Amino acid sequence: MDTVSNKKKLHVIKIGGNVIDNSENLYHFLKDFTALQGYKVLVHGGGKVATQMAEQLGIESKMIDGRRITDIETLRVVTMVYGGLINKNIVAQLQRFGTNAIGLTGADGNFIKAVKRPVKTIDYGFVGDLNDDSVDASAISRLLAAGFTPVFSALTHDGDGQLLNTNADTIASALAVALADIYETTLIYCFEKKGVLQDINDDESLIRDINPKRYEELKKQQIIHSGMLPKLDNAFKAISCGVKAVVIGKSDELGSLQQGQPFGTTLSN
Ligand SMILES: Nc1ncnc2c1ncn2[C@@H]1O[C@H](COP(=O)(O)OP(=O)(O)O)[C@@H](O)[C@H]1O
Ligand SMILES: CC(=O)N[C@@H](CCC(=O)OP(=O)(O)O)C(=O)O
Repeated sequence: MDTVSNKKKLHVIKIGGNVIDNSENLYHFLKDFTALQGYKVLVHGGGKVATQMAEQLGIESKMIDGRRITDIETLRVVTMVYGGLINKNIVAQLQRFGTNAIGLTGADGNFIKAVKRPVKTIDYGFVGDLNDDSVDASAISRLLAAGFTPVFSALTHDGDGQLLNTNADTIASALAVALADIYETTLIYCFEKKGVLQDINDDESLIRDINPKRYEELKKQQIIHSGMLPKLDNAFKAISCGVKAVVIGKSDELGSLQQGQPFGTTLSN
């Protein structure tokens, strides 16, 4: 028998760099985000904009397995781009739509503490990894209760004065897991495609549901690759750690969710 949860509903929603880079798509997404009822937390990436900005400053961008090698110069760029340019633009736009957004890095309020990735074969530089104690969920819940909508950028800190660059998908998953103790939490990854596709070039080939067994098959067939792999790894981890549902879908279709219509790819155990 299903037990009825007394917890309040919360959506943790992440938007990626391709949406942020397109002002029209971002506008529609933020409008739909505002229309979504209940408690909300937004997490944004912006890797694409950071790469463009670094190039303009003559700094080469190096990525390994989807993670940015973050030397001190690159850390300065991502701090400006994620913590400043993108975060404050999103907050200002959300205010226009009536969402009382508050823009944050993990250092603000000590909400997300990370550990600098240890050097093994690769030195990622100032990249932060999260652990089970990284997120202060009760502090975030106080912000939500006070009527604010937190907007997190892809920056964390080590508690010792050092900002760290942390993948935004990972931040969204860690926030959802930590907040699932307090809220009935749904994690939504929004990007530029309709969801996980059978054929990456055919937007109509949407796969509606994926469980771990199907995920293994799709990986073997190389139907799922590149940036989608860490996204789904984070997503399945979130489900196994108490998050009620994880959905991956197109940013400009988020409104479907509010209208109770099908949206994107749903992951299940
Ligand atoms: N089967 C698939 N369906 C959809 N996208 C896929 C698939 N396999 C790989 N991808 C890739 O994953 C990317 C999304 O991951 P990522 O670049 O990390 O997104 P984000 O914009 O959220 O940062 C897509 O742009 C696409 O190129
Ligand atoms: C360590 C690391 O790789 N951090 C990411 C953070 C931004 C991000 O995740 O942006 P998207 O969601 O747009 O890809 C980066 O700098 O690219």
